[in-house]
Amino acid sequence: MHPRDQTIFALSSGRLPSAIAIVRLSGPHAGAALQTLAGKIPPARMATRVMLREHQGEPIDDAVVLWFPGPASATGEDVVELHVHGSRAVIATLFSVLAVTPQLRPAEPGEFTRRAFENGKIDLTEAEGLDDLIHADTDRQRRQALRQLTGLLGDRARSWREQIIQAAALIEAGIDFADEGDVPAELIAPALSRIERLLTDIQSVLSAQGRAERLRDGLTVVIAGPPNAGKSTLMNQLAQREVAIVSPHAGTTRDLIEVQLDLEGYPVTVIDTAGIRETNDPVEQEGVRRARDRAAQADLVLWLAEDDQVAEPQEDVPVWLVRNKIDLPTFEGVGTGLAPSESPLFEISARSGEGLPALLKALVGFARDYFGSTESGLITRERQRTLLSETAAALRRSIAAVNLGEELAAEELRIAGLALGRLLGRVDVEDVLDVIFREFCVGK
Ligand SMILES: Nc1nc2c(ncn2[C@@H]2O[C@H](COP(=O)(O)OP(=O)(O)OP(=O)(O)O)[C@@H](O)[C@H]2O)c(=O)[nH]1
Ligand SMILES: [K+]
Ligand SMILES: [Mg+2]
Repeated sequence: MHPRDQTIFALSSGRLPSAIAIVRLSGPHAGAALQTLAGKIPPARMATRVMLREHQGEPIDDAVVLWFPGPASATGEDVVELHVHGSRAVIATLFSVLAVTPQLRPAEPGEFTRRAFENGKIDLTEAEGLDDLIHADTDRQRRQALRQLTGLLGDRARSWREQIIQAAALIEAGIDFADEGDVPAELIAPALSRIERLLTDIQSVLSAQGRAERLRDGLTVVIAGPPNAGKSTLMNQLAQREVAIVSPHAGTTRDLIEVQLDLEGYPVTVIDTAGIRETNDPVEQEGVRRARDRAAQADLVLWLAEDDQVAEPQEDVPVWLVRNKIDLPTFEGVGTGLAPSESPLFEISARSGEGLPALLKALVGFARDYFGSTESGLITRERQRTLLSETAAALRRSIAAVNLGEELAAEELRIAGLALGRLLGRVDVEDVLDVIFREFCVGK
């Protein structure tokens, strides 16, 4: 039996227990399963209250159910939604009944979305947008994912593909037309200008892409510095909870500790590290190694120091010197002048919070520069970027080939069209599909 002939079910809402849980079914036997559970098929797309029952008639739960006959459903198949009380016992009973219902089986991760894609309900860029939307932590990420989900990239790619086909048609018409001698310039010129316009368009989308991809992945800020500088104290302040152990004992933090922050909509990962110093303790040595390693990969290092300590320079990573413990009477202050003149300098008390607003404001500014204006960013994934780059390269080759031979130019256009087809998931992408849909959660 083809996997699509099976009817799948999964919990599509969040962690139990919860007030309400939604179990979704999709496939040719969804209706029969609903009939068995509810004793009837309610009117399509109308929330209907029913008592769900086991096969022997024992009640399972007082539920609200929805019946979406295909193809006008999210997956394009017959879909049932069961809104039940979100207790583990209700779900366990319901699942045990569904599991023994013929032709039904639990869904694989992403299988609902995969079916929607395979039934032509969404293209691949929209599926990726859906995945991003589910995993969006901040408002900006949500807006970006939504743009992708509503098919902005897909729409552009479809229109590019049409223009490529038109240009190819012009060139091919020329080839047929002029079987002896050259293709008339009247046919080549409009095709060429079409391709050039297209290339400019794709290149501008490509150059705006880095930012959108970054927004998806977030910005990494590493707090580093000597032991006892107050790194973990600052970490807890930024996280606004006690994520890291603070103690007067130098060498407290050994592992990397991460928190995700939403800085005015920008996703920022802050990482607390072990204090950097020479030590004979092998565990602490490993901590110091990890700290240095992580700092080298960061987008920004906050070098926390006491008083006149200087920052360890980083290759390719900006470092801000942050002098902590300004509340101590022994604090000397700015006068020591040991910060490298070009790098920003902050003075804070991680304990009292003094100076933190200025540091936070600077971090938001850094994030804003880093992410840039992402409103124009259409590309959010490596896969999309690679395929668009391939399209652009083929277009460039086809422009270059026009004078060498029209067949060559037409062949390059075909390659460009194929790359766009892959972007939309309409061409030989089985292997890609497995990778993409595996990342989804069960029930999606
Ligand atoms: N007075 C004062 N004490 C602070 C401040 N920040 C941290 N401390 C104290 O300094 C000590 C070390 O703080 P931690 O946050 O553990 O320092 P750390 O840099 O994480 O230390 P390691 O993990 O051991 O490298 C603790 O006793 C803190 O209470 C501050 O702004 N003012
Ligand atoms: K400490
Ligand atoms: Mg610490």
